[in-house]
Amino acid sequence: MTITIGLPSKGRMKEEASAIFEKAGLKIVAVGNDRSYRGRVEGEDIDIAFLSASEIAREIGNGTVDFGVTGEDLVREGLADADARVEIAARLGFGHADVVVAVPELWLDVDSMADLGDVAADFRARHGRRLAIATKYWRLTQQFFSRQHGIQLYRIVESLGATEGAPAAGQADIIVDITSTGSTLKANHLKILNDGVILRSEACLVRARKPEHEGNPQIARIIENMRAVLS
Ligand SMILES: Nc1ncnc2c1ncn2[C@@H]1O[C@H](COP(=O)(O)OP(=O)(O)OP(=O)(O)O)[C@@H](O)[C@H]1O
Ligand SMILES: O=P(O)(O)OC[C@H]1O[C@H](OP(=O)(O)OP(=O)(O)O)[C@H](O)[C@@H]1O
Repeated sequence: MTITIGLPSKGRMKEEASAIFEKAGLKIVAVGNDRSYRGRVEGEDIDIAFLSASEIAREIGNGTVDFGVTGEDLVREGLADADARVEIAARLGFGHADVVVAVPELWLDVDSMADLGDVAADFRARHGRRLAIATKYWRLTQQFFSRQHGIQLYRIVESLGATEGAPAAGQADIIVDITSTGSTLKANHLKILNDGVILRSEACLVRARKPEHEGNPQIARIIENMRAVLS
């Protein structure tokens, strides 16, 4: 069986994702010219599909690729029931970022999700509308607010970028977004709630759960080789 692996074609994970495969003894060679989005692993029956990080999460979820390298945040945001559909086979030690709930620094009385729950409960009475959360992580936001913290009174404003600017621009009251150094939050006068880390994400080797993987030695070897370079 030909195995297909999805690797980032661009963006912050591209170089490290390909490098870690080489370290694991899986040397990637281009198929066609430089602009081609297909590759192969030298000497193996393995195809490489170069895709964007969020497409990789989707393609592992629907089983179009057998493995992919992408952020856990994109897997959990992109797929309903992620754990049933995919396995995080290895955490790769790069691409670290946290998905967090952040509120304006000026909200001096709001430091926890419980405080935010109180704000959300009063919001309509005080402001005539629901608390608005800007995010591109709507699934993670709903799970965290509604299921984990029992906060139901809010509205999600879908953001396509520059999410940290939404409160100052009056588009939303608070945000859920990714942060690594914290400098974008700081520059936009936002603070992370003390129990507001939804997910600590990093780049992962993710496997589609497919019946034909059971007992397949090539699948087991790819995982073993990758884990070996990490330890
Ligand atoms: N500082 C950061 N900001 C945003 N994402 C980060 C950061 N550090 C690591 N990541 C991770 O990088 C991944 C997103 O990578 P990237 O931004 O390259 O994707 P992308 O190419 O923009 O994907 P798409 O174009 O499909 O949105 C996510 O898994 C995210 O957690
Ligand atoms: O905590 P920090 O180190 O400041 O990083 C976090 C920021 O970096 C990313 O944006 P980026 O500028 O990469 O653009 P993007 O929206 O295309 O990801 C992300 O969306 C945050 O805004």
